[in-house]
Amino acid sequence: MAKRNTYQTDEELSKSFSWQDYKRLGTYIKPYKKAVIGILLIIVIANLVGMLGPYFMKLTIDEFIPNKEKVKLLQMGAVYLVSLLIISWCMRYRILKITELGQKILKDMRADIFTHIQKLPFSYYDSKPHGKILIRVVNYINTLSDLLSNGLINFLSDIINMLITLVVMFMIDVKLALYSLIFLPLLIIATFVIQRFQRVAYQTLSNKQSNLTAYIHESIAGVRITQSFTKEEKKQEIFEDLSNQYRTSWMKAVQIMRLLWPAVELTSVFTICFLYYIGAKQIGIEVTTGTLIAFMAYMTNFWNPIINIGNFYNQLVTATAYLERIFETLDEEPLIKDKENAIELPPIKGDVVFNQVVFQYETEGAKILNGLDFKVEAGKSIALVGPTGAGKTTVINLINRFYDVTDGSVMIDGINVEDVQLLSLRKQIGVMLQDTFIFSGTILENIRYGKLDATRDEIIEASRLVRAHDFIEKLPNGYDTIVEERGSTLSSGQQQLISFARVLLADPKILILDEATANIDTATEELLQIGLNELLKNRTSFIIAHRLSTIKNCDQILVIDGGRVKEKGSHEELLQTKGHYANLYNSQFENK
Ligand SMILES: Nc1ncnc2c1ncn2[C@@H]1O[C@H](COP(=O)(O)OP(=O)(O)OP(=O)(O)O)[C@@H](O)[C@H]1O
Repeated sequence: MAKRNTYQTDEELSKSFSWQDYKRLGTYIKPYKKAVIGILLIIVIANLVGMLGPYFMKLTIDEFIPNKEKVKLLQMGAVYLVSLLIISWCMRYRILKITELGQKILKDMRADIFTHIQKLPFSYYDSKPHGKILIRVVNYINTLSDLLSNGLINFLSDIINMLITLVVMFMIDVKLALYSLIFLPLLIIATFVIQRFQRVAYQTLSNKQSNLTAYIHESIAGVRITQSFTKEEKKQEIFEDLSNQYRTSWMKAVQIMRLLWPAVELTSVFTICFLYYIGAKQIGIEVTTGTLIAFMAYMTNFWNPIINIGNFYNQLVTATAYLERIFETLDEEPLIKDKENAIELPPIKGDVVFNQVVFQYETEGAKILNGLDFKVEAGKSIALVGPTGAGKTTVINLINRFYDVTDGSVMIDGINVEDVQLLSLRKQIGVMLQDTFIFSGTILENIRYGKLDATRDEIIEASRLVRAHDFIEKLPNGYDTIVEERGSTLSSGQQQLISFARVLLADPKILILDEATANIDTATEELLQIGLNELLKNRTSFIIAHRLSTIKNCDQILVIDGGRVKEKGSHEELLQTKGHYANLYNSQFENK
């Protein structure tokens, strides 16, 4: 499992980046081979046509002007004009196709990472702030946009351009061509030296960016608490600190990145000066004026791609810092997954057995459950009671395999939950957590989440049964009223009634209710109790409630403490035992 992380700590990479990862990036480009070849073809055409300009200049200076060949000059002008039109069409086509290609690749990548993170287990989400996951799916992928669209194809185009120019230069004058390469090795060395620092700087930058996003994400989620505790100033302080760290690392990364550009520029200027010097000395002896001027134009043609390649290299090193995070996420093992020979769980009756279950959240962590043993018959209701932190939520998280047991087994209808296909397991279990999740959309859509093909009538019927219909009808647009994400425009009780309807619609054989009635006042509780009774009919249900009045009617009550079952029995039985449950119940009763 990944090491736990917060917004204050930089994430360490689980493995270092290797050139193989670029190959992996290539697999995203592969499906678009045809498009890439088409674009490259256009680039070759544009480059070949582009070679005409300096050559025409050489002809003009060395032949047409001295020999006053007006007709040839005009003919050449016309050809030159056509060549410019071809180049500009190629350029337009190239930009369009490259952008299209880059966006398609990014879309594939984004889809891959999103599909993958949906399969990752709870333990992954426990291990880092959600903002740090978010930034990988959104921002890091976006930073690759330029690399994949312009960078890569421009790089190939520049290589082609450089090679064609080099061939033409050698064809015109071998000596001058060789002189023009003299400073290139120096540049290559400088690039490699700078790259090492640059990569580290960009890794740091991506970390700081990730920390800041995690903090902003957390702050938005907790804004109500911040405002009610009036802790805005403190939050601002932490934000400024993280923001400063981000800015500083950004400046450092950019400063290092900018070192490459002067190195390339200087080498290019030195080479051009050097060639002018050599060329000027040879004019009239071995070199004509036209050749030297054409040569200089080719030189610019030769150096421009090198400058661009330098920039691409910069971009690549920068993107590497993000790419390794993206691949790291993609390589994260979905630990909770179907075994190779997993069977589809047949429609269940709902018998649940915990066999000597041991559970730890972290390998080195404490044993939360330590030999937990119990049985629930199909259709019965069981309440889990125990002090806070005893492991009640943990128990129910094991039933639908949000986590896997460390030892022992959880069986449904005699089948180990680890031997069945996850989808077939979870489809038959309904869960209502303490924090009812309401998605942005209409009430109807929110209830329909339980059964995507449910008709409007089915939804209304379910709502009626759990007593949600009356309040929904009173909303401005009834079932079509739009609610905000997390249901912020609804009361807690209303949110819970909606989630009751949602679960009823899903019609699971096993139902899990974790503190589902915790946020509700006594009047609403009575209403909910009626809804709840409807919900519980003919299902095996696990109920966690701190208010013992809500679980009195359960067939069985388990008191969990110290990772084991401490007491077991019906409400009456446990009261007679005069143990932990009886004490708890009596103290709640006395407090009323
Ligand atoms: N994701 C997690 N990672 C690590 N430890 C966890 C995680 N979730 C819970 N724990 C720990 O496991 C123990 C049991 O937690 P659990 O939520 O199951 O208790 P609970 O009985 O449901 O508590 P409560 O009544 O307060 O809801 C606690 O000590 C808690 O700190």
